[in-house]
Amino acid sequence: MSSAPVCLDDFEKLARLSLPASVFGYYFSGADAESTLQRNKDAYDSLLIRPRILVDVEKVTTETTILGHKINSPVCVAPTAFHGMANDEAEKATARACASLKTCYTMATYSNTSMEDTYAAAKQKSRKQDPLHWFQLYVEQDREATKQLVQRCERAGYKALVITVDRPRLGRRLADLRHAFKLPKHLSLANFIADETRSGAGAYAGGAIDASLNWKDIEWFKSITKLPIVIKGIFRGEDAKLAVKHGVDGIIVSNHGGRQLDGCPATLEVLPEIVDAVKGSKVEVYVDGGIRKGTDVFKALALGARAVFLGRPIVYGLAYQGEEGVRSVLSLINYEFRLAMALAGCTSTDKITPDYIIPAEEISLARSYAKYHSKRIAPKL
Ligand SMILES: Cc1cc2nc3c(=O)[nH]c(=O)nc-3n(C[C@H](O)[C@H](O)[C@H](O)COP(=O)(O)O)c2cc1C
Ligand SMILES: CC(C)CC(=O)C(=O)O
Repeated sequence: MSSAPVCLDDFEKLARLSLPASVFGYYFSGADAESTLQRNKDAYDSLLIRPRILVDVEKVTTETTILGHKINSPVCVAPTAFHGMANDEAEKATARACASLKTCYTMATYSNTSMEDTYAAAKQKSRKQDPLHWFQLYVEQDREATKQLVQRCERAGYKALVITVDRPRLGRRLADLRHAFKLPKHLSLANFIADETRSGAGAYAGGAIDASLNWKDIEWFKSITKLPIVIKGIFRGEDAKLAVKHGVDGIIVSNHGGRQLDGCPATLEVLPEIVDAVKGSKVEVYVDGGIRKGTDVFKALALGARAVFLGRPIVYGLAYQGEEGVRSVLSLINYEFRLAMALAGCTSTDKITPDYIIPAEEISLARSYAKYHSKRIAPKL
């Protein structure tokens, strides 16, 4: 590819060309046959937008809030591990890009720059204003170590704790098995003091992660931190109701980008069920997985998501041009989203309602034709 990227998929193509096969394989792959990875993306194409016309769209704003914090766009950054494999500045570069565009950056537990250094880098970028950082937590068997991590991120200025619940064990990513993937030696897990389980290979295999994590632990987290709690990986209405009952503040509807349980629905397909289950509560619902276009963002918001999170496109942008590359990815999808809003006749995110979309199967040519045809030739009785 010789020209500059003009859509998010272009960043993926560039990353495939520039990164070592094992690194690209780690970033790109999903679990097993990667059917859920593909389904996440395809789901967006099976939903169509019904635009309103002759709406004054001279001024369109993409601004919104999440957990009370203002962001310039509902497109936020999902936690992804090991940014150091894409760029030497690693998570610091990603966080700076988010700070400069005033959106939310979610730091992964297994990052290559520490939560304190990353926050400081972003703060400097945003001219000393507090950047909006959330911290993604993998809960470890050693609860004392987990508690210390939570307290550190609270002290460092992080505004929410995102507890990932869809990874009691690691999904089988075939590319990683083929490449015997592990974190390159020169990189460390900067939120920890190195030991066996938290070496690059150990963290990836999940040596320290606690598979016994359950709802009782959510109560424990609420007792050790004042930070709002967001659960990442909720997939069914019943579990969303339990989340409300346990007093969580937000839910990220996620299947880990198709990297864990292959063969489950796309996140967009289950989003309405979750939105419905939390109706009447203050819990905010977000979604990730397969979002690659401005129209995808529009569709997710129309189905009730307050914001969306991007995973892979961010690391591809980082591999392309570091901080600038992440900014390019976010700016491009924000531009597309604003354009989609204008073309659909929506001037602000709260105006994007379910009424704007329709499943493609409900509007097939066969159905439209049958409707029209039956009216035209139906005999008058
Ligand atoms: C390379 C990579 C690393 C990831 N690391 C983490 C992680 O450390 N913690 C976590 O909760 N989710 C992790 N995820 C999942 C993302 O947070 C997110 O759910 C997913 O990437 C969204 O799908 P998308 O990549 O299609 O945008 C990772 C995803 C990828 C692709
Ligand atoms: C270090 C990994 C376990 C991070 C992760 O969640 C992933 O690769 O999907």
